[in-house]
Amino acid sequence: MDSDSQSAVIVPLPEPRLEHGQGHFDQVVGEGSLAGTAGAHDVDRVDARWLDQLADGLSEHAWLELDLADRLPEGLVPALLNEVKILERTEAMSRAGIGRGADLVKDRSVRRDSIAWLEGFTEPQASLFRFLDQLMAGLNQRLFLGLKRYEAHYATYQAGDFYKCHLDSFRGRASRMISLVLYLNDDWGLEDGGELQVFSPREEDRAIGLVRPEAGRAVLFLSEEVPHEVLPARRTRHSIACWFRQDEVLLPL
Ligand SMILES: O=C(O)CCC(=O)C(=O)O
Ligand SMILES: [Fe+2]
Repeated sequence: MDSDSQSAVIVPLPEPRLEHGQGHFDQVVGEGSLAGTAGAHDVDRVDARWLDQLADGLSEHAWLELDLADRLPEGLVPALLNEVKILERTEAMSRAGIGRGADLVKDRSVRRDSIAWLEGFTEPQASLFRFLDQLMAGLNQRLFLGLKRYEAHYATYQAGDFYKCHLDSFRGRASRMISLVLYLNDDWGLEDGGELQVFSPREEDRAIGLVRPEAGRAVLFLSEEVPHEVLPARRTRHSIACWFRQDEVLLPL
């Protein structure tokens, strides 16, 4: 089964989420490695001023690089990293494709990562979803995009893997509107490659940014406007890619 065509789970679905503030990440991270404060502080970290800055950045530049380390609950990034490593070890990730459903194409000359969709069943995922809910509501209030839901997948790029220059959505489809990529990698050096190269929305061959996929860093951009490319990684690279969508039923990308 192609997991990305069959189980591209669209959220939010309230049922699988764990109760707010109930969770502890140590179920996946290992005892003692975290204070287990997930949930309790989620709300305070996404404040109105920060959301204003995001909305202004998107309106003015169509993309921005973010440091989410202080915005996400403490310990969440390592917990998500741990989870994707487990998924990898248990062979729960599948080769990513381009497109969806019957149009899904797995072209290794374009894209080489492996992915697993998040469903919100584990505490780290539920916690991330709470953050994404707040972000979506905040962006809707400011940008009037009518975002209705989001989808998110883990992605693992092995050494040598890349994703050639692309847009995440095609204009007029009203599907993916805003992309968010959160990086999970500790100690990512210049020698490790794997940067996200961002290109100008107006001049596609002009690079305007290079984002190192370091844990807690993120990039937020307009899915229909900003061409981007993952340069070849030289060691295993983990991330979560997320798309805020306008459609209520699944449309093609
Ligand atoms: O991992 C990244 O930096 C970007 C991934 C990406 O462009 C995508 O999955 O569409
Ligand atoms: Fe992309």
